[in-house]
Amino acid sequence: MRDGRVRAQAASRDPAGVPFPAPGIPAILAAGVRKSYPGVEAVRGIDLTVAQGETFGFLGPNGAGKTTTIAMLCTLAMPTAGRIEIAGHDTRTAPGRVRRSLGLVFQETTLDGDLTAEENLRFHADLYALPKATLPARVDAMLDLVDLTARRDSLVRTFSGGMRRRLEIARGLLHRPRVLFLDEPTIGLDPRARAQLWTHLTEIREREATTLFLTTHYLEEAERCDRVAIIDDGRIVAQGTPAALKSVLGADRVELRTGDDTAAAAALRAGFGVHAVAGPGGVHVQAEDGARLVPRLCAGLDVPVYAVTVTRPTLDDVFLHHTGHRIRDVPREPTRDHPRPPDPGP
Ligand SMILES: Nc1ncnc2c1ncn2[C@@H]1O[C@H](COP(=O)(O)OP(=O)(O)OP(=O)(O)O)[C@@H](O)[C@H]1O
Repeated sequence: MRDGRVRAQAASRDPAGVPFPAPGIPAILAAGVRKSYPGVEAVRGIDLTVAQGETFGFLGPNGAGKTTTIAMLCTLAMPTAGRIEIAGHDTRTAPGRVRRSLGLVFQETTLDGDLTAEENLRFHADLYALPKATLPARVDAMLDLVDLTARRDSLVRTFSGGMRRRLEIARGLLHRPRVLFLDEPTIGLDPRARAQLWTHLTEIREREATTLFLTTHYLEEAERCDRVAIIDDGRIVAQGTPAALKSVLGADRVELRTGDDTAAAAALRAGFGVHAVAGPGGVHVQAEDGARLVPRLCAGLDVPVYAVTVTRPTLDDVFLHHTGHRIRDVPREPTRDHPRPPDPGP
């Protein structure tokens, strides 16, 4: 579903343009959205409201249902059940307007390596029938936005991974979409290229006022979003600002390695009334003031304690709290490395 043919299919044939949604209309609305494939319930009833101008992160492990959700939001897959509106347009009844309202950046590149950066943008402009008079200025602005002006005449096959991803973003924004969907935008990039891409995304928020909806399994990227939905096994298990999501866990995370983690977790729950879970890395406890609690916890346990660490909560802790496992504990989906069968429809 990520090849050039589908991209072309995603391009709207409605050249008249779509007016900006009125203030208060959500950029993205999803209600009770489900998607089943034969033998797999990929998305099991998702409700989302993303406001105009927000940067919204969809955080989950491999195989959680992120790409399937994005595909439905972008009209590339039909939900089995539920309703989706993008910038006020229903994906079932007004798919052309929806496509006109959004831009897409896929995990795998869909750029043409034998065209220059500028030619790739112009090709996209043709697909969207953008007005010729204003196109040169728009192309200049987009190349400038992603810092590729100096390489506009270079063939894309000579670009690094980071440069390609930046050009994909410029192309996704060319037709002034109200929502830019980015599926794992930094996957495969080195830390420097990832940091650079985020600088550009921050600038896009300011200069283009575009709503950004991105999937990620990188916790530090989810931290940069205004709000985050955490998805696991096709369900949203929590959503809110990163700070609000973490605040429900208390201020600190205490990790203990003990002689019997399961018994220790049970004893801590019973004896201290704390949220204690035994996992592969030891016993995890959420506590308001971890440093003060540690001596009491250790004194209250009958099993030997070998190591204790106290850290501030992360979104991974939020994930653990809601799912019982960490994002990195989930094995990578084998299907990710192989092309999927085409979407069989609802
Ligand atoms: N076209 C399809 N046919 C059959 N099963 C599918 C199809 N697309 C997705 N799935 C299954 O649906 C589930 C969710 O997959 P999805 O790609 O949405 O997860 P994801 O969170 O995006 O994972 P990743 O981070 O690896 O991209 C997986 O079990 C996957 O194998």
